[in-house]
Amino acid sequence: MPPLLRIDNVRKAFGGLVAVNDVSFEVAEGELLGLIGSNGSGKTTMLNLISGALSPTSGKIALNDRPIAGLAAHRIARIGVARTFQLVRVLPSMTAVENVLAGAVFGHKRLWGEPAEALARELLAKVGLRGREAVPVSAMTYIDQKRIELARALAGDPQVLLLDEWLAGLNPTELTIGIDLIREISAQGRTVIMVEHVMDAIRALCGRCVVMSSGTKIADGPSADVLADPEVIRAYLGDDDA
Ligand SMILES: Nc1ncnc2c1ncn2[C@@H]1O[C@H](COP(=O)(O)OP(=O)(O)OP(=O)(O)O)[C@@H](O)[C@H]1O
Repeated sequence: MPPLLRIDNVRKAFGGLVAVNDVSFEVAEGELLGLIGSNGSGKTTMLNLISGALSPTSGKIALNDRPIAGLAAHRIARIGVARTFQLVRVLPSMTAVENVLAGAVFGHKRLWGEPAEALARELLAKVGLRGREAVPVSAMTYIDQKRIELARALAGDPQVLLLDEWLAGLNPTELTIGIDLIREISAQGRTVIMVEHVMDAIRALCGRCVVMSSGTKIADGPSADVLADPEVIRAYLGDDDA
């Protein structure tokens, strides 16, 4: 079966800084892939290239064999990529349910009216916000805003879901719930790429991970192997600590 998402020799330079350096990898339908690497290694830039927030300097990105690199973000969202952001981006003056509805309206599967509202409520319940539908997002905690972002991303029924450190900042109890939630989303067949620094979550969730270091892919394989790879350990901890 051809991969759902194909990243082919993708490069992104910001002036003289090569944030993503000719990176290639593929993601199969239904896979839950971890994208890891130390701070500044290019992970968020990679997600920005897939979601269309940035255009690659060179290289190809294809979703279901359809080239998407360089298309506008709203078109890529419509084709089927949804994401959450490292620093949450919600519409603060709107309610929880209105935020999630925005995902349904602008996502891969357009939904309006009653079906969209029903889906939004169902997704809010799924992320732990049952009964909070009418609360303005500005009155919610940061963690609850993260939950809303996830519900909004799911509302478009994306072919690929990109999570940018969605588990960051959760306390241990919330982390367990968050890991279970991602596991459930994946078990339902959703294809997910998660950028994450919480290694316990990567171990628990991701069969495979891709590791970036200074813009370059340095490892790609089963998470247990990759996380035991001395080069990966060195890239994370620095030579002095490895
Ligand atoms: N818009 C931009 N303009 C210039 N440089 C940028 C831009 N976005 C990212 N960079 C640089 O590209 C490099 C990769 O950044 P990126 O945010 O992708 O790393 P990251 O792996 O996601 O890091 P973190 O784990 O800290 O989020 C960094 O050196 C960063 O400063």
